[in-house]
Amino acid sequence: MDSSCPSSPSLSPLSEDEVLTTPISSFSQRPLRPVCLTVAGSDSSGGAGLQADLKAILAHKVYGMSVVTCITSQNSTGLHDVFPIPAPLIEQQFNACLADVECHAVKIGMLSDVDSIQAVVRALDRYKVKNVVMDSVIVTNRGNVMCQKRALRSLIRDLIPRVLVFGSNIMEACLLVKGATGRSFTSMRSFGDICKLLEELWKLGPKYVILKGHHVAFDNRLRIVENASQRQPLWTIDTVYDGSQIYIVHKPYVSNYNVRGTSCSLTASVASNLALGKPPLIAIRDAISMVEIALEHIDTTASASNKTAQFFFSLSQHEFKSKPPMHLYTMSKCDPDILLRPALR
Ligand SMILES: Cc1ncc(COP(=O)(O)O)c(N)n1
Repeated sequence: MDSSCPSSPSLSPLSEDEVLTTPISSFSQRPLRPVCLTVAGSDSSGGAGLQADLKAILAHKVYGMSVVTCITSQNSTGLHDVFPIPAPLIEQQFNACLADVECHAVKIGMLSDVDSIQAVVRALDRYKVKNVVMDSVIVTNRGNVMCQKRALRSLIRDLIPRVLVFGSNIMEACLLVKGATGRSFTSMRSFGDICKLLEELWKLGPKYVILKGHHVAFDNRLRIVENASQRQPLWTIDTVYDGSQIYIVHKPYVSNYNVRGTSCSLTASVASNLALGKPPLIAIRDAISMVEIALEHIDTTASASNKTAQFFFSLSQHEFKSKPPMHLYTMSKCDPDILLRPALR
């Protein structure tokens, strides 16, 4: 038997046709930017979690890195199991990414227990991370509880105050505000009540908060409609607050809202836009617009609810004709029943 090493294949020089117009060496010498890190749970089916985040990040032409915080088994039929990653391994992943590569924004998603939250807090402080965007993954659109009850206190006290942009759905916002202040928002009737919730959420510490309103229907006078029938025009409203001004995006209400991965894609898009150097409000407006385009492209009643992530996947594959971003309207705090002038055209 011939025990000598197999000879290495001979590397013939590239032919004239094969030579790239831009030499690879010139790519590798450029600093890697922009870069965005997602700190999130794994959804192996690719519709939510870090797999959805990385699709959105790539669709913005931003380089994505990831810290896995837990492994979930889920798909379009439901969430089946969750396995948290040990805290030291979460920190080591942070070290592996941030000690090596300059990172321009971090998106935080699912953190299921106190140990993972504390590991993330330590890493954010160690690396003095600035553009932190957080999606409060506490209860998903479909009602799955993703975060242990006793971890809420740690989220409120230690993590949320370190965040620049914080995104939440109305149910999660109520839980957080109740956990922080004891105040419950059980009987919300009007848009004014939503604004109060938004302001309470902002007081938890982020510079910007986004309250996603998919599940709440408003009539033309911005009253909450409990039994939404499609006989009257109904709206859903996403609300943004920066501590002085409330901004809103309104769009027609869709019943049977059954899409997952929208909040993951939204916050990963905000983080990507920040990594690209956009100011926070523009980053938020453009991300909301992008997710709306995704929702327009899909059948929201379909049971295969991975379609937000699928849209961002196709965005990274094809050039889409860009649409103008949606308007963020400013809203007078003293008169929340009247929509005012469009802002940020
Ligand atoms: C691992 C993981 N992270 C986050 C979500 C939230 O998904 P949604 O955007 O539907 O609220 C999820 N379902 N799974």
